[in-house]
Amino acid sequence: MSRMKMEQTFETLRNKGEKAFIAYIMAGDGGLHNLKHQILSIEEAGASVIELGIPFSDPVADGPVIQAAGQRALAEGVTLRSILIELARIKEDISIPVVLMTYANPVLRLGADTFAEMAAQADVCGVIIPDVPLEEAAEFSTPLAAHDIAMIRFITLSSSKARIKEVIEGAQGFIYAVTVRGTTGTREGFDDTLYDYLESISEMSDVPVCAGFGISTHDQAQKVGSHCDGVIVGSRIVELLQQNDIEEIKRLIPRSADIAINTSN
Ligand SMILES: O=P(O)(O)OC[C@@H](O)[C@@H](O)c1c[nH]c2ccccc12
Repeated sequence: MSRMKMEQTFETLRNKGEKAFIAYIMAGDGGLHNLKHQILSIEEAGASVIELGIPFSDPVADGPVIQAAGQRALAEGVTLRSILIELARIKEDISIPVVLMTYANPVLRLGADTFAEMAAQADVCGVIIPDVPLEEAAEFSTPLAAHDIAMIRFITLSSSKARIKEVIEGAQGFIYAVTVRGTTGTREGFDDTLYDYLESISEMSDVPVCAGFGISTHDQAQKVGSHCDGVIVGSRIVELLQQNDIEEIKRLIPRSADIAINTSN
C-alpha cells in the first residue's frame, strides 16, 4: 500500500499531463490537534503529496521560516512518536500520500525499526532524512523497505555525473532535486543552468524527479515544474498556513489549465 500509493499518484498525474505539487508543512506548528485540519486544507487546495516535517532542535538544512516553525512545534511539545500516533489516528481521512521529512536523530532515538513500524501504521509512503548520506542509509532504508516505505534521495546542483547515476540507481518514490545552494527558503530567481540540470536528471531517471528549495510563487512552481515531474514548496506554505490563508495556497498551486496554456506557447 504505502510506496505504491505514491507511485500511483505520480502515474495518475503523468497520464493527465500534470505535475506533482508537494507541500511541506511542519507537524505540530499550531498544535498537533490542528494537523488533520491543516493536511485536509492543503489537500483540498490541490496539493498532490504532503511532506510532513518533524521538528528538531538542530535543523541544519532548514532556512529561517522552517526553523521558526520547528521551534513553535517543539514548544507545543510534539515529538516524532506523538506525530506518528496522531497520523495513524487520522490516516483514513487523508487521501494524498504523506512523506515524512525528519533528521536522523529523532529516528535513532525512537529506534529505526520502531520508526519504520509506526510509520507503516500511519500509512507513510516515504521518508526524507537530509542528514543521512547514501553511504549510511541502509540502517534506515532496510527497515523502511521491509514495510514498503520509500527512502527519498537527494541530488544537488553540485552532484557529479557519477554521483547522480549512483543516486538514481535504486531510487524510490521520487528524487528530490535541490534547486539552489544553501538552506531552504524563498529566492528571487534560479541559476540559468537549473532547467538543463533538471531535464538531464529526468532523462536518466525512471522514478519521478521533483525540484525543491526556493520556490515560492505560482509562476516559479509552473516554470520549474515544466522541466521535471513536480515541485516541492516549503517555506511559503508554512508562512501561509500560519496566516491561515488557504486561498493564497490555492493560487500558488498550478492547475492543469495553467499547464495547458504554458505548453501552447
Ligand atoms: O522551504 P523551501 O525553500 O520551499 O524548500 C522546501 C523545503 O523547505 C522542505 O522540503 C524541507 C524542509 N526542511 C528541509 C531540510 C532539508 C531538505 C528539505 C527540507
